[in-house]
Amino acid sequence: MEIFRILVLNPGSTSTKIAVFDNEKSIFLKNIKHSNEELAPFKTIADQYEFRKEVILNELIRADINIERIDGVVGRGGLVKPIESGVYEVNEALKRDLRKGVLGEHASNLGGLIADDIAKSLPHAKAFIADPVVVDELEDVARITGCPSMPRQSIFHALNQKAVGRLFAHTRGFIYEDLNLIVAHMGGGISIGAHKKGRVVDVNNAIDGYGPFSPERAGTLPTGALIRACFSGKFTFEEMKKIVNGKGGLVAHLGTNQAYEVEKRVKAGDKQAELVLSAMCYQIGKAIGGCATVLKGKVNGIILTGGIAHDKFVVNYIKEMVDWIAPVAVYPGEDEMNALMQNGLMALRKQVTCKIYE
Ligand SMILES: Nc1ncnc2c1ncn2[C@@H]1O[C@H](COP(=O)(O)OP(=O)(O)O)[C@@H](O)[C@H]1O
Ligand SMILES: CCCC(=O)OP(=O)(O)O
Repeated sequence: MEIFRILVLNPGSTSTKIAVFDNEKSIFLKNIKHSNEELAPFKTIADQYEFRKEVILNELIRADINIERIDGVVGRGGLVKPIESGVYEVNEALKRDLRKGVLGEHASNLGGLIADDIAKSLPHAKAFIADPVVVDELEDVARITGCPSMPRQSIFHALNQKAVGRLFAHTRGFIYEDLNLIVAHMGGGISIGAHKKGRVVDVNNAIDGYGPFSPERAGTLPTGALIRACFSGKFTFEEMKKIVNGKGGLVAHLGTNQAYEVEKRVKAGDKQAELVLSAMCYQIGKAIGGCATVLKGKVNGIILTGGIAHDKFVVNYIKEMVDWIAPVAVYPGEDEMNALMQNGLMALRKQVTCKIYE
């Protein structure tokens, strides 16, 4: 059997995850965490390009990985135009929109760009992205807001939400496309999706829209207060953007984007940390309840996933709020690296046709 070597790159807001697989076999995995101090010198996500690329190449050198043998580099895709779920070979149109960040700034914009750069430096590697954060399967009714020029947008952890949805179904002998699930991904950003028979028909915009606050995002804010802050003359446009995304949520309240640090403080008896962490959990529980109404109460399972699903305080708080809706399954961390590898492998084996980004 032909062995394909695949490099997987997953730049998140608080981490860079790197993996190398020979077919399905993982031969290297590294999760490099970035504190907000470390990323603070970079004004924009695009400015982090060289830093993240160097982190990746250094780790590969340190692990003595023969990169010349790589056949495919799969990067987590970013805020390009809304697209269908699937695997896309990186092309010029995709790179242009990743650079621009047509729907905004997020570390995942760098995934496809660095993947392409590394692939181009190798003898025979191709670059791909799969299930980027802009996968859009919203029902029309879920798009409409009270302001026609500001529709709701589907920007979420599509890759991991779908991967754990499939895993949940598979391990119980079902097919993902036959189930109704609610998936809460809790990472640097938080997204809560209503999966109706394999399509994410409603989800919050986890980057700079609405939904629960997260380690570094403000989530839904009182609109009037937000407008007044924008026009107060106290903040620049760039500063307001940071208040919403980057310096919001746990960072704003507690000065850290690391939920495990907050958990430690809670354990040590810090009441303010406990209140703020509880509020984040409370908002997640409420959003799960909202998705249950979208699915008209027919929910086969609720899945808690992402780095913060390691946190017992968070998991117990949310379970207590929602376990009357459906059984709760916990998948701490994510299955993104595996999901990216699977997509890359299927593309290299020509088991799927790569979609073309236009
Ligand atoms: N063992 C753990 N216990 C509690 N929180 C954790 C743990 N591991 C990671 N986290 C938290 O999860 C968050 C990052 O989740 P992750 O899914 O890796 O995010 P991202 O991909 O957005 O960088 C951070 O706030 C981190 O502190
Ligand atoms: C909107 C999905 C992207 C996101 O928020 O990812 P992180 O949690 O890695 O920041």
